[in-house]
Amino acid sequence: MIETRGLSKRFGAVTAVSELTFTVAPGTVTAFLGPNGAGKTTTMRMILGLLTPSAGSATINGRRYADLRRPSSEVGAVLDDSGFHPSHTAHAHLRVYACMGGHSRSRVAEVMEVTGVAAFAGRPTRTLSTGMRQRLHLATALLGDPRVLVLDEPGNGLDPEGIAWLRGFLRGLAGEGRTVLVSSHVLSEVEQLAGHVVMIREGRLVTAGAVTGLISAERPTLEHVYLGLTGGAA
Ligand SMILES: Nc1ncnc2c1ncn2[C@@H]1O[C@H](COP(=O)(O)OP(=O)(O)OP(=O)(O)O)[C@@H](O)[C@H]1O
Repeated sequence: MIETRGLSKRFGAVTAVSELTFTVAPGTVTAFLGPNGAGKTTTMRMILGLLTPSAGSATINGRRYADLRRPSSEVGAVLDDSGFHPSHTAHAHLRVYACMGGHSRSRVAEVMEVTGVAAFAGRPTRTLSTGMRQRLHLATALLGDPRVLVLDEPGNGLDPEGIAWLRGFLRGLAGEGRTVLVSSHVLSEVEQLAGHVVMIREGRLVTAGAVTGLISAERPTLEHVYLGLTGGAA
């Protein structure tokens, strides 16, 4: 479970996130939607303790990130495409992160298998395609077998086959009772992926709820809902 209460972040004169209150429940994928610059990444970074809120709070299973006992076993994150040592192989990268998080070698093998990283485990990370890098980020996030996942546009750079795989994979993780928050701009994808959505615009909550409750005869797709509520393009 992820909860934000009155969460706000100002960068000088810019209010990136303003009094944002929402809950992300386990058992279904929750899509985090909003136009460019709406504050999605800033919110995710506050949930993950990478930015200090100007006001309000964000908690994971009832605790602020800084108060989690074993963070990598409680929450896994894919944020931006960084953090790979260029000459480390994908396997070595996972071994290093497993070591830092206190996770076993057998767990490294498991995450490589389930994410497809096993197919390119011996290649230096500098030679990996964008889609391969996304899979490696996901594998890294899963090392601690966390119950909560925070993923910022994890489908970026994946080909159609990869996107279909990711959809099934994330739904499977949520189906195991995990909490999965995913930001995305691809609304057709989100519709097939998410059971819930949280929509923001200019740092403020626009709506949150089950996809089935938001879609209606008047607004038959998530795109209609989104464009009607945010007044902008995805
Ligand atoms: N470090 C920073 N310093 C100043 N302003 C920032 C900083 N980080 C983000 N912002 C501003 O905060 C606002 C929200 O940005 P954020 O990256 O959270 O949006 P986003 O919804 O993730 O956008 P996108 O969909 O384009 O990734 C933007 O106006 C952005 O310019």
